[in-house]
Amino acid sequence: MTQKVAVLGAGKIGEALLSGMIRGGWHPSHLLVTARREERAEELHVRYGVECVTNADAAKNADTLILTVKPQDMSTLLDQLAPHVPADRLVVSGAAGTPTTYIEERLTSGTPVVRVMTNTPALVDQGMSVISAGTHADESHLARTEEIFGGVGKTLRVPESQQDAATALSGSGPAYFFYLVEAMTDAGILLGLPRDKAHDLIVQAAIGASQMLRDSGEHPVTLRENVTSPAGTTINAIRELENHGVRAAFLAAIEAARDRSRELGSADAK
Ligand SMILES: NC(=O)C1=CN([C@@H]2O[C@H](COP(=O)(O)OP(=O)(O)OC[C@H]3O[C@@H](n4cnc5c(N)ncnc54)[C@H](O)[C@@H]3O)[C@@H](O)[C@H]2O)C=CC1
Ligand SMILES: O=C(O)[C@@H]1CCC=N1
Repeated sequence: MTQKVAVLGAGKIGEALLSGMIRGGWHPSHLLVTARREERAEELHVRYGVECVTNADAAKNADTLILTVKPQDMSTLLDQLAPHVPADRLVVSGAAGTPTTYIEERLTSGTPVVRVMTNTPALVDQGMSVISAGTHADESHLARTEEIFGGVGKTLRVPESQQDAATALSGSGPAYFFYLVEAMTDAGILLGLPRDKAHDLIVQAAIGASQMLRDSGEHPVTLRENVTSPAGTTINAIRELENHGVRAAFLAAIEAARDRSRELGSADAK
C-alpha cells in the first residue's frame, strides 16, 4: 500500500516540498495539506489537486506528517495534533531550531520524530536537506524521510547536535548567495552598467562558478587562484575584500545564524 504524506502548514517550504513531490511522481491522492487560511487551502488545491484537511484529519489519515510551520507556531500546531497522532505515525519537523525532544514530549510516547533542515533550492530540485533522527526514529524512518526529501535535491544525515550549524550554513545559505548577487549587481551599476546586464553577468558567473565547485574536483582556493593573475585585476578586488573584513563578516554572520537557531530551540525565546 502506498504511503500517504501530509504537509502541515504549507507555506513557502511546505509548497516547495509539495510541488517537488508531485514533479517527482507522487500522485496528489497520496498527499494531504493543511493551511491556516481558507484561501491558501483553496490555492493549493487548485494548483496541485491535493486535498486540504484539518490538522486533526491529517494526523488520522496520513502515515507521515511533515510539519512546515514556523518554530513560533510549532507549540500551537502540536497542541492541535497531539490527541490525534497514533504512535505509529512518522513525524518530520522542518522547523529551524526546534529539537526533536520538544516535539516528542508533546506527542504520544514513542512517536518517531525526524528533524530536517531543507532549503529553498528545493523549488528547482537542488535543495539540500539535512536529516537527524529523534529518540524513537530508526533506519526505516530515516530512509522514508530521505525518499521524500531526496526528490527535491540532496540529503545528508548528521547528528542532531549539528543541526543548528547546518541551519546557519545550508538552510539560510541561499540567502547569502542572493545577497552577494545583489551587492555585486550594485557594483555593476556603480561602474555604469545597466542593471539588467549587470544582473545577467553576475548570475552567469554564479552558475559557472557553482558548476565548477560541484564538478571540477578542485578546492575553492585553487579555483580562485586560477582567476587571480599576478598584478592583474582580481587581486586588487581580493585585497579590498580582505581590507573590509568580508571573511570575518561571514564567520560572524553564520555564527549569529547558528546562535539564533539555538535560541529558537528554547521555547521561552520563541
Ligand atoms: N524559508 C526558508 O528558506 C526555510 C524555512 N525553513 C523552516 O520551514 C518552516 C516554514 O518556513 P516558511 O515556509 O518560510 O514559512 P511560511 O510562513 O511561508 O509557512 C508556514 C505556514 O504555516 C502555516 N501555519 C502556521 N500555523 C499553522 C497551523 N496551526 N495549522 C496549519 N497551518 C499553519 C502558516 O499560515 C504559513 O502558511 C520554518 O519552521 C522555517 O524554520 C527551513 C529551511 C529553509
Ligand atoms: O530564516 C529562517 O529562520 C529560516 C530557517 C532557515 C532559512 N530560513
